[in-house]
This record gives sequence, structure tokens and C-alpha cells, in this order.
Amino acid sequence: MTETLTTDFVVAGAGLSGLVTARRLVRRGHSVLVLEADDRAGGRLVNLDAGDGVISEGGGQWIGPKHTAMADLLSELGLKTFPTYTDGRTIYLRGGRRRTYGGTIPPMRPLALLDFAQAQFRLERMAATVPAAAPWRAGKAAEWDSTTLGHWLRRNCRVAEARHVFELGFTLVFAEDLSHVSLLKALHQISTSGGIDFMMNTENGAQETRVAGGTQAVADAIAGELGDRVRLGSPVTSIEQDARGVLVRSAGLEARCRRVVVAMTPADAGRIKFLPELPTRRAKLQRAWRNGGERKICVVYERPFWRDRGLNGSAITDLPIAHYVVDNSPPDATKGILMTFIGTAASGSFQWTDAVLDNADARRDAFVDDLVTLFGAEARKPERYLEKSWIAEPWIAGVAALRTPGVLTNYTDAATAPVGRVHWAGAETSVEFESYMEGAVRAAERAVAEVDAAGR
Ligand SMILES: Cc1cc2nc3c(=O)[nH]c(=O)nc-3n(C[C@H](O)[C@H](O)[C@H](O)COP(=O)(O)OP(=O)(O)OC[C@H]3O[C@@H](n4cnc5c(N)ncnc54)[C@H](O)[C@@H]3O)c2cc1C
Repeated sequence: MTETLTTDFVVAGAGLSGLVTARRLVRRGHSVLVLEADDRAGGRLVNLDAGDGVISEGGGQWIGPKHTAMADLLSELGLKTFPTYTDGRTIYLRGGRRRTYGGTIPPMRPLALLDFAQAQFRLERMAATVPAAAPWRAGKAAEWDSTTLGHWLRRNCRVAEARHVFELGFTLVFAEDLSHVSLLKALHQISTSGGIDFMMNTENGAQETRVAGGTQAVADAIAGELGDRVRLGSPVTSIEQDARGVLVRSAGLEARCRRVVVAMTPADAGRIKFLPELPTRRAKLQRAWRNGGERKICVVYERPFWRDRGLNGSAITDLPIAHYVVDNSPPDATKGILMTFIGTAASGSFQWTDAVLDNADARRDAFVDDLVTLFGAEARKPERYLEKSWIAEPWIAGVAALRTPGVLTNYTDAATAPVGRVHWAGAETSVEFESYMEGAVRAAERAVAEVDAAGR
């Protein structure tokens, strides 16, 4: 039998953005129903069990000093943060030569450093000409949206060592081979996400802080407040609107409401049937949308033994698996956790083989081999291996938006423009800090302001 409900608003998706949207609407005195397809709330925020009550984040984890909306949310929820571990030296390994360094600049050869600085200067200068709210209006939008960041780097960052560090940093941001990322999108991301240094750095950067208890605690806290307003295992299948309101259908449930906020990536919204049909640009955007995908993998040790040797657990390398390693241990160091990402990027020195991509044991063994090279024989015997794949999630398009060439200039504001009584939230609809948790919260605030302003 189909259950029928009436509510002021339906929020589709209980990721961070949908949860914050619902929380803000409830606080304004509205009735809200949140429909989540998966059997848990949180979306891209999820904790992995590292044993003995310790967790490591499987999805979004870091925030930085410019992430003010996230900081406000954490303080409203009474959640604590702690600094990402940076005491000690970082390992830089290239061509078999292992060195350590302090600060933020890897010990590249002088020519590579010069090339890196010049490419960074040029990218920042180009990014400064991209309007935040309308990147498709940049003077060179058509030119930049017809090429990729990967192509630009190959042409303009000629020293392989410098290019590798760039490719590494940006591949982490987009979770994809840079030859899929529009140059215009990359420039827009640079101008709206705090600049290259902020995006790449830990201290004074986007990786500065972590949430005590992991970011899933944020989702759990909000879902706990919302209680039975959140329905899990309830994928929205259709959204039908007329002049008086909206009918939202899910498995065994129909909800009538004034307005709907769809809080997920445009690709995920593409699975919902809309009546009447969506405007052409919006419908085509949903088909064209891509988020990059990768796996986050961690090995758990009894303790962070590398710290005894003055190392902070971070590494930048050209090893087969671990191009970037970071210390993901809990704040009290009751376990030692080292983390990396595995994607499919095939440019530059990234070459993850199918043998590694398609076999969890091979991934673990290859990562441990790299960690032994970096941190010594003690790395050989981890207590546990954890991984979270964002490649084959049934309800989530992937880690972060990449926008292939042509998407920004063809579909302009279709990701955010409301369609009658349907509004869009989700980290991918934020002008600032798109695809970050900060973007998810800002998008929620924008969507709430929109439905408030729309009245009935
Ligand atoms: C590996 C990884 C690392 C990251 N690192 C960071 C980081 O360090 N810092 C940072 O700021 N950000 C990071 N992010 C990004 C951050 O996690 C996301 O920006 C944020 O969590 C997105 O929230 P959201 O609500 O917009 O989307 P989502 O979390 O994707 O939520 C969308 C929800 O909609 C649901 N859904 C889909 N279809 C339907 C349907 N038909 N009906 C109902 N529900 C549906 C999904 O199940 C999901 O729960 C990372 C993400 C990943 C995956």
C-alpha cells in the first residue's frame, strides 16, 4: 500500500547539503520530509572502522580556514575539530631518491621550482579573469572551455618534475585524469576555492583541520536532530509539479508539498523522472555531468611509528601506488593510519595497473610495499586495511565535479536555476568551494533562501 503524506517541503538526498537544507527549514518552522535513497544518511561523508573505537574518514574529511560556513555548522552542532598532523618532515621521493623537507615547498630541482612557480602564476592570473557567478562570461571562456587542464599543463609546464607535482595536486582535487577537466572549470575552481596554495596546502590551506569523530559525525548529528523526518531506503523516483504544488514519489510513498529541494549532483538527479519535462539545458546538463571517481585506501598500525623519526607521515612520490600519502591517525594517536587515493588517471607518471585497480589484496600489498619504501620495515605489518570506493556507488556520481570541456559554456547556470517549484542544492551547485563540504553547506543556505523568498 502506498503511504501518502503532506508536508511543506521535500528534500531529496540526505547528504550534507540535503541535511543542512532540512535542518534550516525546520528551524524556520516548516514541516520537512527528507527522502534518502541509500540505507544511511551522509552521502559522501562516511567513517571507516579502524578498530578499538577509532575511525578513519572514507569520504570528505578536511576543512580549512576559509571554510567559514562549515566552521559555523560544526560550532552549532557542538562538534570539535583538531589539526591535521603536520609536526615533522615530509618525504619527497622521485626517481628512487628519497629526501625529507619542512614547510610546504617540495625540494624539486631549481629548474622545476621555477617552472612550477611560473605555471602557478599564469594559472592564478587567468583564474582572476573568470567571474565567480558566471564563468561562461570570461573573456576567453570559449577557448578555455574547449581544452583541458591536462593539455594546458603539458604545453605550459614543461619540466616533468614540476608537472608531476601539479598533476598530483589537481588530480586530488578533481579525482580524475586532468585530460577530462575543462581548463575553464579548473580556473573557476581556483578562483572560487581560495587559490592554488590554499587548495593544496595543509597549514593555512583546505587540509588544515579534521572533525573529531570523523565527518560522519556531522551527518549523524543532523540526522539525529531531524529524527523520523529522514526516510532512508527511499529513492525519489518522480517529481511532478503543477501551479499548486508538487507530488514526489518514492518506493511505497507519495508526498505532496509546496516545493522540493533536490540535493545531489546533476548526474544523480538524472535518475529522477520530472513532469513536466525539465528545460532542455538542465536535462542535457544532467546527461553530460561527471564527477571524478577514486578509492580512498588506508592502512592502520598499532601506533604512528613514523612520528618517532621526525616524520609527519606525508609523502609526495612517483611510486607506483602511493603518489601522495598523509597521516590520518586519530588526534590521540591511539592508532597510526596512513592514507592514499587510487584513481585511474593515466597521464604523467600516474599508471595504476588493472591488476591493482581490480583486486583489493593487490591494492593493499602494493600500498604497503610503497609505505615500506617510504617509512621503513615497520610499515610491513599493518593491523588493518581499509578502503572506500567512490567508483561504483549506486546513488552517488563520484567524488568531485570535473566538468568536461563544453559543459560550463553550453549549460551555463542550469545546475542552479530553479525550475518552477524545484530547487537544486548539493555541493556541486555552490558558486564558492564547489564539491567541498563548504560548498554543500553554502548551497543549502542558498536553496533555503530561494524557497523562503518564493513564499508559497
Ligand atoms: C573521497 C572523498 C574525499 C573528499 N574530501 C573532501 C575534503 O577533504 N574536504 C571537503 O570539503 N570535501 C571533501 N569531499 C567532498 C565532500 O564530501 C562533498 O562535497 C559533500 O559531502 C557533498 O555533499 P552533498 O550533500 O552535496 O552530496 P552527497 O553527499 O553526494 O549527497 C547526495 C545524497 O543524495 C542521495 N541520492 C541520490 N539519488 C537519490 C534519489 N533519487 N533519491 C533520494 N536520494 C538520492 C545519495 O545517496 C546521497 O546520500 C570528499 C569527497 C570524497 C568522496
